[in-house]
Amino acid sequence: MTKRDGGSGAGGDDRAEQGGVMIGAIADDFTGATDLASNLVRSGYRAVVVTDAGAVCGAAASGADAIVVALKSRTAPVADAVSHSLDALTALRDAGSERVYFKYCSTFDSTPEGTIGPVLDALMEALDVRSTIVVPSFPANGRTVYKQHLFVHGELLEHSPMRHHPLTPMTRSNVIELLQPQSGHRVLGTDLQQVHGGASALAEAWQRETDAEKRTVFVVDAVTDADLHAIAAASASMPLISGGSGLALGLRGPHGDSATAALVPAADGRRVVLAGSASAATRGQIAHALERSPGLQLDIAALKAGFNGEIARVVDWARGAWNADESAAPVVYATGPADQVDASRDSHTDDGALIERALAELAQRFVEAGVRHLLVAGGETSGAVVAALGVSALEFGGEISPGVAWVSGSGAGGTRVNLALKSGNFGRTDMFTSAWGLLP
Ligand SMILES: Nc1ncnc2c1ncn2[C@@H]1O[C@H](COP(=O)(O)OP(=O)(O)O)[C@@H](O)[C@H]1O
Ligand SMILES: O=C(O)[C@@H](O)C(=O)COP(=O)(O)O
Repeated sequence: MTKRDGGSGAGGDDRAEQGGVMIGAIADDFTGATDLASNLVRSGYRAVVVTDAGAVCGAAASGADAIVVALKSRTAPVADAVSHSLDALTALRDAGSERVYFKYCSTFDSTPEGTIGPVLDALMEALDVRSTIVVPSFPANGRTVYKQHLFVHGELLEHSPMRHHPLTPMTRSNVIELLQPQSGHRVLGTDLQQVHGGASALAEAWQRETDAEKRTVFVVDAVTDADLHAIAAASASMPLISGGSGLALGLRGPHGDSATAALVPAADGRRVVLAGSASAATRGQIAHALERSPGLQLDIAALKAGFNGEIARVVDWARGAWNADESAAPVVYATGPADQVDASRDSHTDDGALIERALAELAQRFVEAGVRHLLVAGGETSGAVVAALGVSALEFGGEISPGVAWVSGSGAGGTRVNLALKSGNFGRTDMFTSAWGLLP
């Protein structure tokens, strides 16, 4: 591992100088992976997302200096999340990664059992580091942390729509309270005042508070991008960092601000939106799109009664929409704009898995029908769709909005598809109709 100095002090350019150091990242879901890649590209890295550890070497050989392994581990059993993360770590280190970035959700999405703590613990132990940081903040998308409390657009996380997430309802806002029960290590807070003291003072404070006996995790306040820059600079000597994607904005990659990844060619073909997310932003985007584009809601009862019949109904409907207008982007969605999702319902996990399977099957059927551009809403949903399409490496193709980008890859049989994997709560209201204009 390359060790570097703690960075510059307050007032200067507080971004961490990382030239020549390859970043290896492990993301706990697929939208999170493209979100992170987008911010790494902004910071001057050639970032590539791979969907299995076996593809890491190929990405390194292609000249990437930031490789993000996308896992579907956020809601997985803890043992699976840990072992898949450790496999990714091994592949990233073998490919020459010198720093490791563990990416989880900017709203700290976690099941009650929780995978963030166990994965972080395992990574700390595997890398034998005494301390690391936890930085969920992503101010461009309204996520800030103050006195270790997570806010979403100024509202405590527990009062935000994340309270009703079907798989990871977030009913607490204090990140220490969320993380400590999941971690065997000591979890401490770093207040905004310390962050404002500048990168060198911050690095020294962490050094002082790091216990020789017990590994320490610092949950760090940040409310602006400048705070993220200071935190990234102060943590420049840490082999392991963790957070949402915002922290990546403080890093400085080898290609400077102007570095853009090679743009992927747009393929000709049909378009579709597959929305498995039940999040508030997605439901707003569906409502907006339904006024302009054809839309159809998956019938969950019909899926349960006869999976193939419901799939055939949706495929026929979409073919009809394209026959009427070849350039249409029909929207297939699981949860409607006015549907109330009750996260406490026992059957939710089963329904969620069924919906994911249906949207993944539809993605395959749509690609067979000539679709080449897919906008997928939802992290778990994106994981299921990308796995079904057999895409193992995703090249960056340009940002749509903070944390959402077009990416491109070849699926089973070599068919190239463009994908926008949209996190549930990201993106402007008009995204389902406007994103097509930004295709590379
Ligand atoms: N009406 C619903 N009932 C039960 N589960 C649902 C419903 N709508 C969506 N889901 C499931 O909720 C989960 C949403 O997670 P995800 O795709 O990660 O979206 P987000 O990005 O908003 O978190 C998926 O497993 C999806 O299948
Ligand atoms: O950090 C974030 O908020 C996103 O990158 C992310 O992880 C979102 O997850 P989903 O809402 O499940 O898509």
